[in-house]
Amino acid sequence: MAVAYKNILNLIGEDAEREGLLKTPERVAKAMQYLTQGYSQNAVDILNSAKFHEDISEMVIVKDIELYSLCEHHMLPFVGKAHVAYIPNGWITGLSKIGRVVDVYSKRLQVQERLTVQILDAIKEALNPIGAAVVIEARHMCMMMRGVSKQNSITTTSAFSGEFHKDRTRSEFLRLIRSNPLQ
Ligand SMILES: Nc1nc2c(ncn2[C@@H]2O[C@H](COP(=O)(O)OP(=O)(O)OP(=O)(O)O)[C@@H](O)[C@H]2O)c(=O)[nH]1
Ligand SMILES: [Zn+2]
Repeated sequence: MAVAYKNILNLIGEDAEREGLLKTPERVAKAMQYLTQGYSQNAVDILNSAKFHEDISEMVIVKDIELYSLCEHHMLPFVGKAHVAYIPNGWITGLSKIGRVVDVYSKRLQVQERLTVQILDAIKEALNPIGAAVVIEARHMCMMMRGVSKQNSITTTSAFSGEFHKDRTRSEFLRLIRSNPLQ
């Protein structure tokens, strides 16, 4: 990858041999490897690694999970928050694992819609919940730094399963992700 980035430096008109850029191809390669490490990680395994039996069937929400991903069209970042909920059906997972699952799928080339559904599907597969819900709100650098140049637009995507198809459950989830309980 570093060789390819050295070529790219030359192709954009830079001098890849100048002092400040000597280590850049390797740095960028490392950064890109980190930003795409999700390809070698398995979200369902992560959820299963801290899965506990509990007879609880009330909604669990982990909200405001920060998210950094790369859009697959321009390989530019999109940045925002994920809100994830599920209603257990005999099994709960470690709370941190929800954030890890968001990272597994964020650290790939993505479209926001697919990212949203992949998070939902992993939770469905690992926990077989009564319902699950994912909302992602993000700003896309490809719409800000270039192209249409819209600085303030926010894209919201959602995916719901099971009980969250019911108005009442979905409304409760949406109300709770809008609230600021610790303020
Ligand atoms: N649906 C979806 N579209 C995305 C996402 N990220 C970027 N895009 C869009 O992907 C589209 C690619 O469109 P193209 O017309 O092939 O590319 P382009 O000529 O660079 O388009 P512009 O961005 O409009 O200049 C653009 O409309 C982007 O805004 C995403 O997560 N979901
Ligand atoms: Zn893009």
